[in-house]
Amino acid sequence: MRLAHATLSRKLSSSACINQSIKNVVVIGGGLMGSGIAQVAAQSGQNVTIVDLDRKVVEKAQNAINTSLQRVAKKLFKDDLAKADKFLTNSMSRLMLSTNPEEAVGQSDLVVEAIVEKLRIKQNLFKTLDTVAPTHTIFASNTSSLPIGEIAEATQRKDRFVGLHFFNPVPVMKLLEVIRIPETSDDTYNRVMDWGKSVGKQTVTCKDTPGFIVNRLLVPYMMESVRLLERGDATARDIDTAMKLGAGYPMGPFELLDYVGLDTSKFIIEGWAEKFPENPLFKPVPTLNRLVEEGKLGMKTGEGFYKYQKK
Ligand SMILES: CCCCCCCCCCCCC[C@H](O)CC(=O)SCCNC(=O)CCNC(=O)[C@H](O)C(C)(C)COP(=O)(O)OP(=O)(O)OC[C@H]1O[C@@H](n2cnc3c(N)ncnc32)[C@H](O)[C@@H]1OP(=O)(O)O
Ligand SMILES: NC(=O)c1ccc[n+]([C@@H]2O[C@H](COP(=O)([O-])OP(=O)(O)OC[C@H]3O[C@@H](n4cnc5c(N)ncnc54)[C@H](O)[C@@H]3O)[C@@H](O)[C@H]2O)c1
Repeated sequence: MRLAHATLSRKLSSSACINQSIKNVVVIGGGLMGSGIAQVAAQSGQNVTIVDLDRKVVEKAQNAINTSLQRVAKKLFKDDLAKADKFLTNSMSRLMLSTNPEEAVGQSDLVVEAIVEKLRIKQNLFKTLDTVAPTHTIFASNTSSLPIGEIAEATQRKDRFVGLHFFNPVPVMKLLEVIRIPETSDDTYNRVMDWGKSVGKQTVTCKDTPGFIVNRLLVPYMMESVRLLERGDATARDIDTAMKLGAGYPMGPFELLDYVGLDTSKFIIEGWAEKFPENPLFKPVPTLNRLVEEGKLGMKTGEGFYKYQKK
């Protein structure tokens, strides 16, 4: 056990040294994903500014990061409370909060966008940031489903644009998909690959193809799950139990949908339905639409397919 912790801490400190070219990171969007991305960068020794629309949201993100860092610190420094405390304090001290994206990107080396899954909104954000961010700054989107090339269209820096697709919960999930568009320069690609390692992730590379790797395979599975439910063939609970115990998944599809957020899931499906109207996979999902209309967005609102205790 002691050895495992020593190895983990060594990995963390050596990974923090890999990437010297990216020291100042700005994460736009302080929701589920933005807070996780900001956390892994801060705990890896980088200066991070987290930006959202209002002060309450960034403060909520800061609290979520603090709670999550405590879990990480406990695991890394189980036998050494002083080191755990230092890790927490140092990581939190690297985190800044902002509600002004244009000001925040002024000193950035990397901007990672993790805002709502809507093409126009992402394009508008990047269009504005492109005029104020330093020339060397790399722009990245954490989109689950939108074409990186179409988001990058809003900027004059396609050579410094990539997709960086993290997985939820970011502090736990080991994978980072790096999406290259044809214009992405080798230098940009190499720097973000190094950066991904510096924040402790295993990187895989994918072209700018719908769903990249994971969601190309995951979304049809999720869609089939909801069709099974809507046909009345099985309950959500039994489908979840079946996939956990029969396929070894850590969460069933409905637990995962609640975890991801039903609003985000709806945006993903609507975006693809618009782009691929002939594909029956993306036909409207009445159950999903009803839950979102009722404000039941999953764990984050306390109810989705299941009910949760509010934190
Ligand atoms: C109606 C619908 C129509 C269909 C629509 C389809 C829509 C599209 C859907 C696709 C969406 C794609 C979204 C995105 O683009 C891609 C994704 O991110 S997909 C999601 C990927 N994630 C998963 O699959 C998560 C699977 N779940 C798990 O791995 C685990 O359940 C869990 C979340 C890690 C929790 O594990 P548990 O064992 O249940 O809980 P514990 O609390 O004991 O945690 C275990 C372990 O992890 C540590 N930990 C957990 N959370 C955090 C955290 N936030 N920060 C830090 N650490 C954390 C915890 O401390 C434990 O550590 P240990 O004690 O074991 O050392
Ligand atoms: N939820 C997941 O499991 C998951 C996994 C991987 C990728 N993603 C992607 O990450 C992105 C964010 O998803 P999320 O789940 O964190 O969403 P979320 O709803 O939890 O958070 C989005 C945040 O963005 C903020 N925001 C919206 N517009 C903004 C703007 N113009 N400027 C600044 N902040 C703004 C919102 O206030 C909100 O706090 C989406 O593109 C999503 O597809 C989500």
